Amino acid sequence: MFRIESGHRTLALDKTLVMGILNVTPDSFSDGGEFSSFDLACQHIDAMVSQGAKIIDIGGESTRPGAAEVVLDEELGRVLPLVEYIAKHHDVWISIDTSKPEVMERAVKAGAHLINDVRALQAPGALERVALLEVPVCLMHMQGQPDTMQEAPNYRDIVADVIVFFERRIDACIAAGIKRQHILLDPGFGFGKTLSHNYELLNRLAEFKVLKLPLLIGLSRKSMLGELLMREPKERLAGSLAGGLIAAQRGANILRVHDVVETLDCLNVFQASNDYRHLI
Ligand SMILES: Nc1nc2[nH]c(SCCc3ccc(S(N)(=O)=O)cc3)nc2c(=O)[nH]1
Repeated sequence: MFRIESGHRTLALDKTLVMGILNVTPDSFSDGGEFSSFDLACQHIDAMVSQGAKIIDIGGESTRPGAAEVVLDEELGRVLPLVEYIAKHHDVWISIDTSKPEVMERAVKAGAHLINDVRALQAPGALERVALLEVPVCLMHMQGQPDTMQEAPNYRDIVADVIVFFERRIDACIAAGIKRQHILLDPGFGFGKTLSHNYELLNRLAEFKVLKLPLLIGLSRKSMLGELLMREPKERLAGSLAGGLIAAQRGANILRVHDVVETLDCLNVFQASNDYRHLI
């Protein structure tokens, strides 16, 4: 059973937890930027917390395929007000979805507890900055960069290749002074993977247990569901729940999702099938 610490907080990962997504990017791939206004974003945060999300992931840079970079001040302006809002009004973990060391630091100083980096601390200065911040960090695998990652994804054996990537990033983290117990891993569904690669990762997810670190999974509403089911992002709830349940059964400790209450209902049924002896 894993537990992650951040400051005086502890997150017990004895069951799969839900991380609610708040994309504050104008082109958010799934909600079409409807949360571009601060008030709407705050209402969405309130709803996800009341529905049972234990972590809220705040992202100010779109990293969907083809996305362009966003400048530092723009990203800070998008995320800091929301980190402050959650820190002030809610007692949940705040995750900052960024690759920029400056955004990591400012977000942690504003109350964020977890760094979620789709580039696995490969940006200049990121390793050193996170070592100084002493908060947990999720290292996600991406092949290439968002603007080109879907052009020609290729692997010898995708699970073995991603494990090698993780081992190298873990070594780099430890060499920089980051504690191993502050590291979470994520294979990065949709980040430089074909449809087949994504489903092979899901099928073989349990193989990542060899690294003995918590696993964060984000497949909610992604194209691996849309291409298979021929559904638009807002029509991918059933697919997202199916994928999330499979990931939970195969070892996911945290699910990064858009649809919080539905995912929790799904996980609670799964939990009850494990813990039926405690039921009346
Ligand atoms: N740890 C972690 N953080 C994440 N942040 C994001 S943002 C989503 C970017 C995106 C959107 C859509 C597609 S697609 N073409 O597969 O539908 C790919 C990437 N995702 C993840 C994820 O998974 N883990």
